[in-house]
Amino acid sequence: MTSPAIQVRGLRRSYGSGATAYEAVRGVDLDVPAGTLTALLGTNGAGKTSTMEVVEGLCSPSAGEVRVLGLDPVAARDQVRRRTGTLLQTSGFSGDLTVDETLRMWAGTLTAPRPLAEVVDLLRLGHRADVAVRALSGGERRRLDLACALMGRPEVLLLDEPTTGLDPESRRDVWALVRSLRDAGTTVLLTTHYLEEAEALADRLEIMHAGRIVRSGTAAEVVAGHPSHIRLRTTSAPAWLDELPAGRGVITDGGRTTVETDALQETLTALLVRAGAEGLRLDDLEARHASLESVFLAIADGTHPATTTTTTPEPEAALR
Ligand SMILES: Nc1ncnc2c1ncn2[C@@H]1O[C@H](COP(=O)(O)OP(=O)(O)OP(=O)(O)O)[C@@H](O)[C@H]1O
Repeated sequence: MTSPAIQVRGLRRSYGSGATAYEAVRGVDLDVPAGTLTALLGTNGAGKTSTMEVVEGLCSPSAGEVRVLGLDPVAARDQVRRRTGTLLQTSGFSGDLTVDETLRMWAGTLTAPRPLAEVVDLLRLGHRADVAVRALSGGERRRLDLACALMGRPEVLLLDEPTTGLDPESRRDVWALVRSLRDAGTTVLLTTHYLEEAEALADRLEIMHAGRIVRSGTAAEVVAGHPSHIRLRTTSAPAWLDELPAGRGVITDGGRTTVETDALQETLTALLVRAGAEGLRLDDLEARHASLESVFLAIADGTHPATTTTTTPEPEAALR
């Protein structure tokens, strides 16, 4: 079996030292197999960028190990950089240069850049070629950043929030582009705040919370086992709600009652029949299957079981 293109073991990263030290990454293990796309999701401040920066080779971990294409991205930075395309959360291109000048300058730093016309076409930047970077819209600037990340035909693409600031049409264009690169064999690790982006693109999701990966797997695996919800407004929740088939529990909060269930249709059917028999009015009835969004929200508000584990997992076997 070939090694994953990206491997992270027991990664820790702290900022500051002494009493004010803050550990932003607290023991992350991550494998991205070659030719697949992994999306790193998480709440604000979860540690996604802090993790990405170590994988990008921009800084060393406080503890743990990272390998990109089998190499240490800090110690072997020159070799790794040649084979990797990186999109930072914010780019540092000069606002005075035009799009064309920026792309030419960037191409000059690469050993085998794609033809400029190809990159301009891929990111639909042709009509802005002579415009200064400072005059670009946020979305156009993001497309320029992406153009540079792709220019060296990288084997590994590291994209920190690639579609932030893009309108829906541009976002879908970028999705199609990233998908085609992955289909052609590029390994992609990206961070995103858009759950639909992660679902649309990723072979595998890694959800971070408070410096740890708390859920991993395909979108279906991440959602599996999470309860569906039936919500209703009642002045007082009847006791029989607790006895509905496949029900997991009833939560009452400020006049809203939520029934958690493992089998939405069965529970909902039984609830409607019983409510009819009891003459109970069901105002604002709402039924929702478990979704990536409901899992994510449960992680964000700390009610997901994975977020209540406070122990730090032992790192898996160290990398060879
Ligand atoms: N240079 C720094 N010095 C001190 N703390 C930092 C520094 N950079 C990040 N942090 C802290 O580390 C934590 C993780 O930040 P990080 O940017 O990695 O999170 P993130 O998951 O990428 O967040 P977001 O989704 O908001 O971009 C945050 O609490 C942040 O305030």
